Amino acid sequence: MKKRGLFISFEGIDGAGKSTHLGALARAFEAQGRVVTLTREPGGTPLAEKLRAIILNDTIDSLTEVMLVFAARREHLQQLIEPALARGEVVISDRFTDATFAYQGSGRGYDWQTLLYLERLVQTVQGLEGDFVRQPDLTLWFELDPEIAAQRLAGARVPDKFESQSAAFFDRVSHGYAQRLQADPGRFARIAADNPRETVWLSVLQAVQQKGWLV
Ligand SMILES: Nc1ncnc2c1ncn2[C@@H]1O[C@H](COP(=O)(O)OP(=O)(O)O)[C@@H](O)[C@H]1O
Ligand SMILES: Cc1cn([C@H]2C[C@H](O)[C@@H](COP(=O)(O)OP(=O)(O)O)O2)c(=O)[nH]c1=O
Repeated sequence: MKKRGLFISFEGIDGAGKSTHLGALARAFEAQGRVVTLTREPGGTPLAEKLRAIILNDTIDSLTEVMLVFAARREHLQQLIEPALARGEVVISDRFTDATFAYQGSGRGYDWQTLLYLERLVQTVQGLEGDFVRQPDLTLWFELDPEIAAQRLAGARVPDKFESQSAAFFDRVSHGYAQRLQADPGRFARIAADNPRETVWLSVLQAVQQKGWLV
C-alpha cells in the first residue's frame, strides 16, 4: 500500500543548525524504506532558485521581496512539493512559509495580515476532498539565542543579505517564529539548538518518532 506523504519543515534563525541535521533526517527516513525529497526555500525548482538569488542578494523594496518569496513558494509547491507528496514521499524542506512571517513580517516589519492573505492564496491546493491550505505536517523550530548563532556563523561562511543583519533583527525574527507557534502549536516541535550537535540530533529524531513516522 502506498504510504501517506509527509511534509516536514526546518525553521529557525540563520546559524541555528538546521542544515547540520537535514541530511541525517533524510537518511533516517530512507533507512526505513521511505523515498525522501530534500528541498529548500526560497528555491527548490529552477525558477524558484533564480528568485532565491535575487531575494538573497539584491536590495529590494519590502513588498517586492514578499511577492518574490511567495512566487517562489507557489512554484515550489506546484512543481515539486505537491507531486512528491502525491507519490507518498517524505518532503523535508529547509524553511517554508513560517520564515516569511518571521523574516519579512517580524524582522522587516511587513504587514502580518497581508502575509496571512498571501499565504492562503499561494498555499491553497487541491485535495481529494476539495481545496485546502497546505502547511507542513511538522515544523522543527531550532531555537537559539541570536548571539550564539552569530558566533557560530562568524568565520563559517560569507554572510548573505539576511545573515549580515543585526542581533536586534534576529530577536524580532525569533519572536515571529514564537508567534507562528502560538497560532498553531500542534504543528511545531521546539528544538533546543544551544545543545551539542548529538543532543540536537536526538531531539530532532524524538520529535519525528513522537509522530510515529520513524521507529
Ligand atoms: N549544536 C551545535 N553546536 C555548535 N555548532 C554547531 C551546532 N550545530 C551546527 N553548528 C555549526 O554552526 C554553524 C551553522 O550551522 P548550520 O547548520 O549551517 O545552520 P543553519 O542551517 O540553521 O543556518 C555551522 O558552522 C555548524 O557546523
Ligand atoms: C523561506 C524564506 C527565507 N528567507 C531568508 C532566511 C535566510 O536568511 C535566507 C536563506 O535561508 P537559508 O537557506 O537558511 O540560508 P543558507 O543557505 O545561507 O543557510 O532567506 C526569508 O527572508 N523569507 C523566506 O520566506
